[in-house]
Amino acid sequence: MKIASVKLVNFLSHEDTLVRFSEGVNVIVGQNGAGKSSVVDAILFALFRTPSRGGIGELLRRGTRRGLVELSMFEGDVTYKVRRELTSNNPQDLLMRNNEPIHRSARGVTAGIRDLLKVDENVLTSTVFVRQGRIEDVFDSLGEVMTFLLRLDRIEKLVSTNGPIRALQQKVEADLKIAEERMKRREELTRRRKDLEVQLSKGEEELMVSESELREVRRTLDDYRKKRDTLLGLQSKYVTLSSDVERLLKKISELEVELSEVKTSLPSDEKIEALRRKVEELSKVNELKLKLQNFKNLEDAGSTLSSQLRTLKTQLSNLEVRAARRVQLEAKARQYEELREALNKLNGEYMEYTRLEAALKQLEEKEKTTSAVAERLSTELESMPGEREISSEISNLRERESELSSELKYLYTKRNELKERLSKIRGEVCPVCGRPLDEEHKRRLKSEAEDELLSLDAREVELNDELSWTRARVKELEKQREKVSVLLNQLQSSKAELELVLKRKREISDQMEKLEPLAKKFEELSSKEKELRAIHDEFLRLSDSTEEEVQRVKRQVEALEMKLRDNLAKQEGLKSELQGIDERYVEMMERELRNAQTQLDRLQELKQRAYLLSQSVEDYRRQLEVKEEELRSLNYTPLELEKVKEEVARLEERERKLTEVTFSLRGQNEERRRELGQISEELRNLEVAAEDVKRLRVAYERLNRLRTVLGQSKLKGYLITRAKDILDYHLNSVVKEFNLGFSNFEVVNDDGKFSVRAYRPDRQWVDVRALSGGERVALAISLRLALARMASQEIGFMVMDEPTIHLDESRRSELVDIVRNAVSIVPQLIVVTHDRELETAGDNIIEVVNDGRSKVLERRPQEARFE
Ligand SMILES: Nc1ncnc2c1ncn2[C@@H]1O[C@H](COP(=O)(O)OP(=O)(O)OP(=O)(O)O)[C@@H](O)[C@H]1O
Repeated sequence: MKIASVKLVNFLSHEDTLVRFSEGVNVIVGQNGAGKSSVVDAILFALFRTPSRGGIGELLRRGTRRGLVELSMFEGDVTYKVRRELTSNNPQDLLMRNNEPIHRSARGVTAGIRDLLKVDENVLTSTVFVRQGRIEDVFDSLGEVMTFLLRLDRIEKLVSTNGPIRALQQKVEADLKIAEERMKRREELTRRRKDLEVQLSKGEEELMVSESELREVRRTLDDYRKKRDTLLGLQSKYVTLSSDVERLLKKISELEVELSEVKTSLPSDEKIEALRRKVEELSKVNELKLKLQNFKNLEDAGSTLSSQLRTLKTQLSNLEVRAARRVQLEAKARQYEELREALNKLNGEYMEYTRLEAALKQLEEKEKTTSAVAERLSTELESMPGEREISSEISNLRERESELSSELKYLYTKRNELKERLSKIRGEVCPVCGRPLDEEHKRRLKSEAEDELLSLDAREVELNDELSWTRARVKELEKQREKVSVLLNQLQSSKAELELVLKRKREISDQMEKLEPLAKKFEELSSKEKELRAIHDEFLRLSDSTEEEVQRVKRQVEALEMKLRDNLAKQEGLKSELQGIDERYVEMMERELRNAQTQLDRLQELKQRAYLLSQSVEDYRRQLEVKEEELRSLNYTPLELEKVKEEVARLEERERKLTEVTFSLRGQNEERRRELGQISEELRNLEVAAEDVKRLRVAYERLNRLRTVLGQSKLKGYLITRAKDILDYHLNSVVKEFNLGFSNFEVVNDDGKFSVRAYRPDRQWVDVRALSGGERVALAISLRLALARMASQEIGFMVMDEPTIHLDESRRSELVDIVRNAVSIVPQLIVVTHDRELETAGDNIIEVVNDGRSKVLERRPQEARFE
């Protein structure tokens, strides 16, 4: 496997750098800090996601948030590309073969690289990946690398008491125990199977016998059940018929008893006939009773007619008296009615007259009250000043009020002037001439002004007092004037009203004078009407007592008298018919008739009953015969049914027992068969137990031997010897290329401590520490390549970061040859150096510069063959 290129995006100082490699020696040159080692770091990060400088975060170019590395490799015609993201948070890493993704996760990509190179990161960095200044570390770490390569630590782990061999041995032991147990179980099961087979064949025989008996019993039981069911069907009919027969017999006997009782209590037919005739005879009493009742009714009607006749006669005599009185009153009653008519005619005028009389009375009252009011108002007005007088006083006061207001206004102006004057005096200037004032003058002027101000204040008080009095007086007078005016108005309206009343009075008196004779006439007629009213009222009360009415009542009296006569004649007729017969006799006869009739009815009822009973007896007898015939034809006896039932019960019990036995036998056999099946199954599973025991015993023995062999370090020693031989072989074949002047080299193992010896041609050896620096570097490179070959044939590159560091000048020039020669061992070399001397060994010179960000200046003596 060789490296074709590596791309660094935001990786350390690289923003976006593509570094292409060729076969042979690739030398990466540049100033310190140019970003050379970053390229190597990027390759290691791409392979194993190893952050060379602390964490992954440190690899991200400052100021950026995302970065990645892409490494392209090839093996023959197959290309591989690794893409790793510079993040530890779910990185989207990718490994592709011929541009086809084969792994898509960080872990998957690392595992894929391990498979491709056949080494892990430790082996790679201990062999072909040489970090800065660490080229000779291989001598010190040789033992470690060998142990790692041969996995010797794993052998120790393998044989330890906690190791996998012991664990496996324990497992085999446990399995063996189980296998032996299974053997024992197999023997037990074989014995049990034999027993079960014997039991099963016996059980099958018993079952056969039991089943055949059960079949037979069921057949018989079936027949008996059918028979029983038929008898049960007949039984219900039998029971119904029997009960019918019984019921009929009972009924017949009851009827016969009753019939004989009835017959016993019946007298002879002659006796019954005699009784019937007696009843017939006695029935005549009903006619007598009717006649008696008629007679009584006639008596009652006669007495009612007599009383009605009496009443009517009294009525007639009264009527005749009233009719005579009515004739007497008739003339005066007519006079009264004429008076009423005349009064009615005068009534309108008389009513008007009385109305006017009342109105006049009212007006007289009104005249009295209105004159009293007018008089009171006049007296009141006389005690008050006149309206004109009050008005002139008010106008005088108003004038005074305006004088006082003007004087006050003048007074205020005056006071303001005085105040002004006082302020001028305080300002030391004469208020009159404006010249400055001396003290004396000033005091005088001030006192004058102040005196004047005081008298003004006093006058102001006086004026204000008078002004308020004047205003109050004006208000008072205005009120008085208003009152006088109101009273005057009232007086006027009272006088007007009085005049109106007097006028109306005169008018009414005139009207009354005209109506007065009519009113007098009306009153005169009224008194006459009062005199005749009682007579007229009596005449009205007698209005129905006329001559026609007297005649009508007389006719009624005559008709009643006729009816009464007729009634009395009928009474006479019936009286002679009922001679000697009274109510008591009729009642006695009636009692006798009732008794005889009751007796006759009872006997006839009995006779009828006897007839009906003998009819019923005959009827029931016929029914009885039919039922008895049906019963005989049933051909059924309860005894037979009982016997069949007993047999069914016995057979059912037998069947139950046999079923139980059969069921239990079948169950037992089934259980045996199931157990046998299980045993056979288990035995089949246990068949291999014997072989297992054998195999496990052998395995246990072998593991024992293996632990002993491994425990005695035999294998470890053997492996180391074998590895040492191989390493010696590879080392000598690689180192040959460096022409170091030694005949051969040997890796020495001194109880796990490895060292390298260089043999001179004279077979003398020297320790590696005694060699020159260049020789040591060449040997270190050879040893690294030899180890790499041992570990893997797949690695076709070697990376060296600053191999010349710590070397002096002569050794550095030796390294040029070493590097050149190394190509014959490993086809691709990537060497990072700031040492321009090494450039001479390069097939492909890659110059890295840093002008704020690292980039590659390619100078290609040889074209890169792969991208
Ligand atoms: N996270 C980062 N972002 C950007 N630049 C970085 C970062 N970390 C380191 N550097 C710069 O990267 C450069 C180091 O790169 P590198 O070690 O590859 O240089 P070099 O050429 O190998 O130097 P030398 O020869 O001294 O070893 C330095 O200039 C350093 O300042």
